[in-house]
Amino acid sequence: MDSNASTLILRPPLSIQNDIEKGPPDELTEPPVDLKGFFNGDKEAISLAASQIRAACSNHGFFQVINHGVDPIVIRAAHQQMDAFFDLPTSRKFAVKRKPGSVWGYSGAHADRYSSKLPWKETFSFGYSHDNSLELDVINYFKSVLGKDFEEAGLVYQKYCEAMRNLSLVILELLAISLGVDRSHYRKLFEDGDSIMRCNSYPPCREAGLTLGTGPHCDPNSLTILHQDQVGGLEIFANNKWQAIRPRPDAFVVNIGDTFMALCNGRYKSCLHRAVVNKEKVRRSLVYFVSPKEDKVLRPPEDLMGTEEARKYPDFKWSDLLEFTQNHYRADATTLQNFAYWLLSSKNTLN
Ligand SMILES: C=C1C[C@]23C[C@H]1CC[C@H]2[C@]1(C)CCC[C@@](C)(C(=O)O)[C@H]1[C@@H]3C(=O)O
Ligand SMILES: O=C(O)CCC(=O)C(=O)O
Ligand SMILES: [Fe+2]
Repeated sequence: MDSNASTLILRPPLSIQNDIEKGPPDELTEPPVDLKGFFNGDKEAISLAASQIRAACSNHGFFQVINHGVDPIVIRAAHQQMDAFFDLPTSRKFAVKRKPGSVWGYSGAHADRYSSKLPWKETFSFGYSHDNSLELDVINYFKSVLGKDFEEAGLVYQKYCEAMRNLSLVILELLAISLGVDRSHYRKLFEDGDSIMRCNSYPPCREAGLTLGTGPHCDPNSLTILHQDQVGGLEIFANNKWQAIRPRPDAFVVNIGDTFMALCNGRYKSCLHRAVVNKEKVRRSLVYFVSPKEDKVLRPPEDLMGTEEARKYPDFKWSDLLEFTQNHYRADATTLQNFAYWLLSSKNTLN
């Protein structure tokens, strides 16, 4: 972020200001979900994991996973490449700036998109598709936008995204088990999905209590798998208060997003969360936004819906919700409700 940005004093709404200036909230103390049993087919361990997930997702939509099978060397390399990118001169980062309407590329405080409540962060985002379709090939993207000296970074993130996809399919299977539906249902729905990888960098801020790294929001996508550095700053809204998530290098953070909330007809909550900043240190996070193929019609599975149960959300496609957040609505805590209204009213005007 430009040096003059530190003189940028943001005045968040009073409630947030008092809230943050009071200092860090207490920590969420729920134990992580241990995936070891899943990989060795231990039925008891799987049902324990499913019941932990059911309780957490019915309450606030957040849990952490350990013994996830992701190579720590790949995780470390992804953090190192993220540091290398954000330590580039501003001119190099601006050269790969996000284009209007696209999530991909670099953004500084989203200053190109919004004129108030700017997040105190830089982001770099790109697409990932398992079938390595050319336009979503991570290595080509890095080489084409950042040049040959970032080919190594492209290789690292290709591997990291493959690991995230594998982990997401395990989590989706456990979510199905926890919901009592066919355990392969969500895995099949997502295995050909195209996801978004985002690197977040939150610079230190002299007035850390007057701003936010990312304001309160629910992720519009289906599932978010996040690995944070050891600085701390992620908070989720649970048990009627903001609760800090202590960083664990061996764990991934998992959030239920809006799209999965619709895919389970509201059984599980889309996690309300935010990122606060501090006065001393930059904080960085790797975020993988799991999404289904853009053109799939999304609705809850038949074996989830009670015979008399009303649908809470209309059928929709991820392409429509993504477009809504990029061109019509700044994602926040009530994106899905506003999207449903927008979708239905635009269909009515079309008929
Ligand atoms: C589909 C997306 C939009 C955002 C990136 C992904 C999933 C999370 C969304 C976001 C982070 C929610 C908070 C607001 C936002 C504008 C941001 O701070 O970056 C959102 C992302 C975006 O629209 O770029
Ligand atoms: O960096 C974090 O801890 C949270 C990031 C986040 O919520 C997001 O990018 O959607
Ligand atoms: Fe988020």
